[in-house]
Amino acid sequence: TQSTRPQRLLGAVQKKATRGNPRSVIQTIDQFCRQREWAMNVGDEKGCILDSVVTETNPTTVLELGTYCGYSTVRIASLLPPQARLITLEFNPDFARIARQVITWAGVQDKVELVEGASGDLIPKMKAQFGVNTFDLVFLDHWKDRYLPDTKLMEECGLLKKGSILLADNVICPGTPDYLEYVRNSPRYQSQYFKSHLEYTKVEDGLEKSVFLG
Ligand SMILES: O=C(NCc1cccc(CNc2ccc3[nH]ncc3c2)c1)c1cc(-c2ccc(F)cc2)cc(O)c1O
Ligand SMILES: [Mg+2]
Repeated sequence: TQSTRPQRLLGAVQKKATRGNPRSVIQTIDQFCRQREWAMNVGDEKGCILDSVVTETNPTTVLELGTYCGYSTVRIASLLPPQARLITLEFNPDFARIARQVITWAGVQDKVELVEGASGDLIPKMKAQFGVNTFDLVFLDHWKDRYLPDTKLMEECGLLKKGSILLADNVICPGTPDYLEYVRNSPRYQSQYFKSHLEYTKVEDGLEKSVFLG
């Protein structure tokens, strides 16, 4: 039977990346996506912006919406201090299965909890079921029409505190117009656009960083 793109991406990681070395896993996936097959990882260019936001936030509790193959999960987890935790939500079971193996190959599994399910169902359970108080950083990279409803849901569930950071991928391509309008016009957020390119292409895209003001 035919393999899927995530399966081929995992194969490249297991063949070429050094086990236990997150940077090697990231480099292997970027090389695979540039030389073999495009895939919707945040990529190396936007990934550097993600890295700088993670390091300057120095978060203890991170939420990622949309794991896919675990590329940004590994990028974030590899920068977290020892006690910090990353919860990543993935709706697609095939993606989740691949991501678990990529995360383990990179050796960051102890910092990561991958939960299968939809953000809309899981966000309301974060406090009771996952022992979360608030998130210091949220990376939004799932269905683009879920960015806004999920942000409002996180506000309603008291999961954001003064200073919490939302970092959203793809605000230009594919685009998240309703989310952008909200975070850029709401008095509850201070937003900043980081211009970049769609992963592995010359097409414009960017990340929007929004600080929750409480
Ligand atoms: O659409 C995108 N990513 C989201 C996505 C997409 C498919 C499946 C899932 C299933 N995972 C999922 C769903 C719902 C969920 N709820 N809670 C968790 C959760 C998890 C997620 C995307 C597209 C492009 C892109 C494509 C084509 C093109 F030409 C230009 C650009 C580039 C990106 O960087 C992208 O991130
Ligand atoms: Mg994306």
